[in-house]
Amino acid sequence: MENGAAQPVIVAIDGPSGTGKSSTSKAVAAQLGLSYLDTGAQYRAITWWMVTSGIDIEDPTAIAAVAGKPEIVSGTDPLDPTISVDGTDVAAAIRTQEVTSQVSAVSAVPEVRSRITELQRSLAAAAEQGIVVEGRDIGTTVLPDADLKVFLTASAEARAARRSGELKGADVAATREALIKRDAADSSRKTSPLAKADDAVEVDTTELTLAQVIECVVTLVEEKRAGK
Ligand SMILES: Nc1ncnc2c1ncn2[C@@H]1O[C@H](COP(=O)(O)OP(=O)(O)O)[C@@H](O)[C@H]1O
Ligand SMILES: Nc1ccn([C@H]2C[C@H](O)[C@@H](COP(=O)(O)OP(=O)(O)O)O2)c(=O)n1
Repeated sequence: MENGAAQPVIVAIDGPSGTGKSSTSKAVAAQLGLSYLDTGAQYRAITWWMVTSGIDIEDPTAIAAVAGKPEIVSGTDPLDPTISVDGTDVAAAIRTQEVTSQVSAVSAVPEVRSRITELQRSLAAAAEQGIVVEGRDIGTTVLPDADLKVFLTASAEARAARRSGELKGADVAATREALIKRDAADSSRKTSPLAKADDAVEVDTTELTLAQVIECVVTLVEEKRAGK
């Protein structure tokens, strides 16, 4: 990257559930005038479509056969990110327990991943000022040439406490178990698993406040832009 020039900067933020990817990515993008893409919402959206269309989620062949059918549109304004399926706003519908419990199975199907990855790359290419893209495989697979790659981590306890706080005080132990199960599925799948890119900066957020994580990533982006 040229020194100081405000080139379109591509930032990849990966990590397991509850590490602060979405909150950090939105805030960094908003602060730096970048676009924002929640790739988890895209996988949740196609899962919602599969479930509501009556596709057998236990049957990867059935999922693969219709992976190209739903039209999934993501809005990339960090202050108002949106997600729709065939024109229907699904921002709330994709956050249900039913979708959360099935998204890993749908996300493991190669035809689903290749279709969604294509969407992600075209959105990143279209972001004139640059973009913060958050997910599981952005730095390793989707945008391997990203200017900055960050991999967020946190203890299972911290992540479960944060997630259950979000889920209006859901049982922390049950939340922790569900997170660990989903992390294992996302990390062990054959096609573009959850993994830290070799050139990613790892940030353990367990003992950090959200503000501290945001400040850390903003500094990393600014250092990249300054050519450090
Ligand atoms: N470092 C942190 N300290 C405390 N709470 C956090 C921190 N990072 C995120 N949170 C909170 O935890 C919850 C999950 O954060 P989120 O950004 O959705 O994580 P992810 O996208 O990695 O699943 C949100 O309520 C968020 O405000
Ligand atoms: N780039 C991505 C993003 C999400 N996924 C899958 C795996 C995740 O369990 C689900 C949901 O992701 P999401 O980021 O919404 O989940 P969390 O908010 O981290 O709990 O989607 C993926 O396979 N690849």
